[in-house]
Amino acid sequence: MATNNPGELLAQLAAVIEQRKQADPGSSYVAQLFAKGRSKIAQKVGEEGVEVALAAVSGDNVAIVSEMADLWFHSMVLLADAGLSHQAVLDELGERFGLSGLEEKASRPQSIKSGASKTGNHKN
Ligand SMILES: N=c1c2ncn([C@@H]3O[C@H](COP(=O)(O)OP(=O)(O)OP(=O)(O)O)[C@@H](O)[C@H]3O)c2ncn1[C@@H]1O[C@H](COP(=O)(O)O)[C@@H](O)[C@H]1O
Repeated sequence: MATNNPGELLAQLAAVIEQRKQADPGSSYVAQLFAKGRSKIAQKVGEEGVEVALAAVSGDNVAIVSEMADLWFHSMVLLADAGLSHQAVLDELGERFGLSGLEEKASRPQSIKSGASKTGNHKN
């Protein structure tokens, strides 16, 4: 039974995904993804991102939620494959909280603003 607490839910899902590194690909979709490797996992993240975008322009809110869930789930698998925790992403969002995207962008060195580097905090 899944918890109603968002942080706990992500932690529970991360734990299941981690367990699937040892599971039989014949009985687990996540194990199949791990067996296929990083390129397949990255491909799924890309596909789900596009599906979120398509749902957004179609104006279908039910589809946006469903596709976003697919995107978050596959992103969790990607994090696990990379040996990273979802907590690192939450920490990053926490650090950015309250920092205006416009102010952050304006404070970047000119080389980053012009697109010469992709190492800025916010990527938009
Ligand atoms: N949250 C999810 C989840 N969301 C989406 N999916 C699956 O992600 C897949 C991708 O959806 P697509 O429509 O793109 O599928 P597809 O066209 O068959 O994909 P491809 O064959 O093209 O790769 C589908 O098979 C979905 O069922 C998920 N599969 C698993 N989980 C969680 O992961 C846990 C472990 O899953 P298993 O490893 O399968 O036991 C589950 O208990 C869930 O909590």
